[in-house]
Amino acid sequence: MSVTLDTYLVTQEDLSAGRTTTEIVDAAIAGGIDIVQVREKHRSAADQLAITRELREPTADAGVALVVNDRVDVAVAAEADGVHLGDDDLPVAPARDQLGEDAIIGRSVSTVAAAATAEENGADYLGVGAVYATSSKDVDADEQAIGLDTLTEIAEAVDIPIVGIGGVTPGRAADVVEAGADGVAVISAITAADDPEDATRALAEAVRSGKRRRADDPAVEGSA
Ligand SMILES: Cc1ncc(COP(=O)(O)OP(=O)(O)O)c(N)n1
Ligand SMILES: Cc1nc(C(=O)O)sc1CCOP(=O)(O)O
Ligand SMILES: [Mg+2]
Repeated sequence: MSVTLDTYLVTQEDLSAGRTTTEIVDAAIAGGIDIVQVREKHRSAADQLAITRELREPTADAGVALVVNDRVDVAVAAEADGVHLGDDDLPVAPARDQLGEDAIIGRSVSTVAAAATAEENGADYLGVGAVYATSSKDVDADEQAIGLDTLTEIAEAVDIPIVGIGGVTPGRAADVVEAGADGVAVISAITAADDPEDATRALAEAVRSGKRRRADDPAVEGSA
């Protein structure tokens, strides 16, 4: 399954300054978001299902992919386009068995070895991070931001697309893409923004700028 990953919104309603996830997603759609992941970890399965169902029609109408964090069962019930899985979630292969060949399955990684394994296991794309430090996700004390050099190593090690996640802002997105990411995934840069629509546009412009910079880089094979 091929999917556009330039700008990727991961939802988290408690960072949205009182706005609902649906309001944030509507604004992101207006700003040109490519893919949305429902990640409401502190909500019940029933609530996650209700939110995902509410987003099904507006995302489909806009041609925006809709995936669910962690929960294959919620993705199936809401007829979402796929799931995003990490170390604590169902492995990719059994998720694929349940969701089918056309589903989008993303996998979180932070090392080259894990990226190669996820690709072998059939992931469609990788979420690579945390690129920069972030307060949006609780991480173990020994988990550090991986930085741009590790992101580049991962991008060079796999053939599937990767998105950089963790502390990404419009001001940093071009660097992340120039380093090898196909797109950027964010929570707070859109969700906590005063104007989530404008923030999405700014992110998309930064991704385009990063792609132009990479294409112009003589160190990159096949570029100018
Ligand atoms: C696009 C993207 N990349 C990485 C993650 C992190 O997933 P995971 O490691 O499973 O952690 P949780 O998000 O489940 O807390 C992601 N969600 N999305
Ligand atoms: C959900 C998530 N996963 C990460 C990882 O490193 O796998 S970092 C992260 C949080 C991203 O939020 P923000 O854009 O606000 O930094
Ligand atoms: Mg997870």
